[in-house]
Amino acid sequence: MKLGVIADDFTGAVDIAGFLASGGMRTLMCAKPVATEQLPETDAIVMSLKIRSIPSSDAVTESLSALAFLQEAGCDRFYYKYCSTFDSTEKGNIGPISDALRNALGLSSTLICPSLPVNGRTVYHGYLFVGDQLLSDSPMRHHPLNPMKQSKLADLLAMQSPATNGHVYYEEVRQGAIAVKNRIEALEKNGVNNIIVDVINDEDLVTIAKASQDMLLVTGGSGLAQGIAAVWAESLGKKGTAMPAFLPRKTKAVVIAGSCSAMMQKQVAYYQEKAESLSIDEQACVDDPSYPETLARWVLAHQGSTLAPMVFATRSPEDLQHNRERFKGVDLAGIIEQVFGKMTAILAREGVETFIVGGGETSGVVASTLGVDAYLIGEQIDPGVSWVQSLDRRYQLVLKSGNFGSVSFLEKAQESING
Ligand SMILES: Nc1ncnc2c1ncn2[C@@H]1O[C@H](COP(=O)(O)OP(=O)(O)O)[C@@H](O)[C@H]1O
Ligand SMILES: O=C(O)[C@@H](O)C(=O)COP(=O)(O)O
Repeated sequence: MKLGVIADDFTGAVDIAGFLASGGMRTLMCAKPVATEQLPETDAIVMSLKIRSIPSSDAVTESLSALAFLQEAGCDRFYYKYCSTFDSTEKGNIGPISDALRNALGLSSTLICPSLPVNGRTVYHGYLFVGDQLLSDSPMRHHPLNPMKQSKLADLLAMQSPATNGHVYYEEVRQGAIAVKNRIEALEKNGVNNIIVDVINDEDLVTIAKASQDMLLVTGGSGLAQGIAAVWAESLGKKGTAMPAFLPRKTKAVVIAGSCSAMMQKQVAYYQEKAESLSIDEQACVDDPSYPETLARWVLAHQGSTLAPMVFATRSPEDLQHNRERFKGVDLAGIIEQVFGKMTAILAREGVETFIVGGGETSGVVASTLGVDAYLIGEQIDPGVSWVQSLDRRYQLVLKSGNFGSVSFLEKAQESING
């Protein structure tokens, strides 16, 4: 098997690539189609797209191009990776992309498996939980781009697409892979398009991975990749040991926090006590074309300490609400992303080669600005976040989902650089 993953954002791509690499699979992450003869030998290729929050017709087109590239690169099994908190709006994009990939591969069914138990995302009776809260009661209800106001996966999918939904409930999952496989086959026979699986712990992931081995397309968060890597290693009689492709080195560096998630707020507060930090000025983002340059100059002037300086836009839900009123009719989120993109371009020109970024969209902007085609996967810092390095070895990045990582993550990420 050679697994081809279509990830709907950069942090999600790093997340799944890290789990595959940790399970011993040689994994490459591509941001663009790369000439296949230039690709090193791999067991998995992860395409990192930025299609989570764009119009669904564009997202579908990009997913299908990614699928074509992965097929050309020799992949023979496919995985559509979206967020473990199912980030999407009523108008898209998880349903339409799943449907389009299924149709392109001539399949009637696929698996829907957002669970990532190691980070507290579980599904029980088709409802998605974050820790001990339903998704819709969790801080995800305040997300600036994809506020999640419902927790039942079938209802979320039904808003997005006409595809039919069915379930494999926990009562079957706990009976093991054969019971799950039988249930999947029964649902397929009944014409169910989306087979939503309950998963509450890592063992369940292996059960689901075993039961779905014959499915050409699966979809989900990165948890299922843990199961797939374990089943892959077992089938080859391997141990499934992580082999980081590189170790990060000391270079000029920056931390960019563009996420407003609950965990990112804690990480920013912790890091502010440890390193130089600068909170962005939203008004300047909107009005001042030279603001990215101002931010970049500040970053360059604060090199030299053990820990990289941090520029952050991270705000509490109350501050975000205040911003919505203050900047009514203005796409502030998009403008802030552009400011970070322009700042990144200046920093790269000035020799900054280490970028530690918090936030999926923000990571997408930084990575696209750097224009790297493909990445090697380094050590996993915390579950779901690994170091990545451009194939030409110039840039090294941490692209962190806002919600992931421990409170001291931003400091911890730099431990392997600082010894
Ligand atoms: N102070 C702010 N006011 C308004 N929007 C903001 C602010 N800070 C960040 N944002 C926007 O919030 C979004 C956060 O999304 P993202 O980077 O994907 O983080 P996450 O990983 O938490 O989803 C980005 O579009 C970012 O520009
Ligand atoms: O599956 C996950 O939770 C992550 O891989 C992910 O996609 C997070 O997205 P952002 O929070 O937007 O970074």
